[in-house]
Amino acid sequence: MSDAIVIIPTYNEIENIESIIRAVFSQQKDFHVLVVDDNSPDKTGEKVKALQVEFKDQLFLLERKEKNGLGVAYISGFKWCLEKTYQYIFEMDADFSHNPDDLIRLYNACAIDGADISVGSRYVKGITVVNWPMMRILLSYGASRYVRLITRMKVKDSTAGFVCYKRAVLEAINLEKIKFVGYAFQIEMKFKAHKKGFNIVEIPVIFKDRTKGKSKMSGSIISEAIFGVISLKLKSLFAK
Ligand SMILES: Nc1nc2c(ncn2[C@@H]2O[C@H](COP(=O)(O)OP(=O)(O)O[C@H]3O[C@H](CO)[C@@H](O)[C@H](O)[C@@H]3O)[C@@H](O)[C@H]2O)c(=O)[nH]1
Repeated sequence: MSDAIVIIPTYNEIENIESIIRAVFSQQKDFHVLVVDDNSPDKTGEKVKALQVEFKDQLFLLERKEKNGLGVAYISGFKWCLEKTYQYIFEMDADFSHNPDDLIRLYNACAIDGADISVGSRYVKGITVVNWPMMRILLSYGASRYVRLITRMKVKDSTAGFVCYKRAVLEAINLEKIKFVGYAFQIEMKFKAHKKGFNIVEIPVIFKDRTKGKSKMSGSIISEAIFGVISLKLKSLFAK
């Protein structure tokens, strides 16, 4: 039994799913993988099922009926992992924008160096993003500055989706009360962990834009993040 599992949320990732799973299983450390698929029309889930024959005790699939957003998919993944004995629970995209070779660096930050959460961060050493359109960089970097200004969190890459959580963090956060369904979910999780006093450490990584498949970014995801951060901050003030 491994102590670490990587949750990979998927919606139409047929072109990436097999290679990303193999890349995780080729690491020196024995990571498990949980794919949370939202009934992808391109049959990503079927591909995972076929791979489960080969990776029987390491690869798991959580099938959801419909696409309800990244946050909702991750929450169901977290709950699944908390029912097992995993101590380190990761978030990672399916599309290789996060390098699976960095998993061990995030793991060591928590398992050896004492972080409660380690974040694969694009903004600790300048802006380490490759091939993203300038508009996406400005949006993402602008969002991270905006979040810091409003929330006073020190985390530089609050929207990052490459994260290792110690089990205790996910147990301490009330997952039923996570409000955001899109990428703002990433901000909400970090903010709630920060408010609870958990130690969040950023590990510099290089984020590469996907070469296969399409991003699921949309206007509603952006507006949820803009207004959501203000509501998070206000709620935390009234909660005092
Ligand atoms: N199950 C499920 N998976 C989803 C959904 N939306 C996106 N995903 C999956 O979540 C991962 C990231 O989605 P992308 O659409 O590739 O994200 P991106 O535009 O590259 O956005 C990146 O930047 C965001 C903002 O900084 C990050 O928040 C995000 O995690 C990611 O790193 C992919 O594996 C994708 O299939 C959904 O509704 N349901």
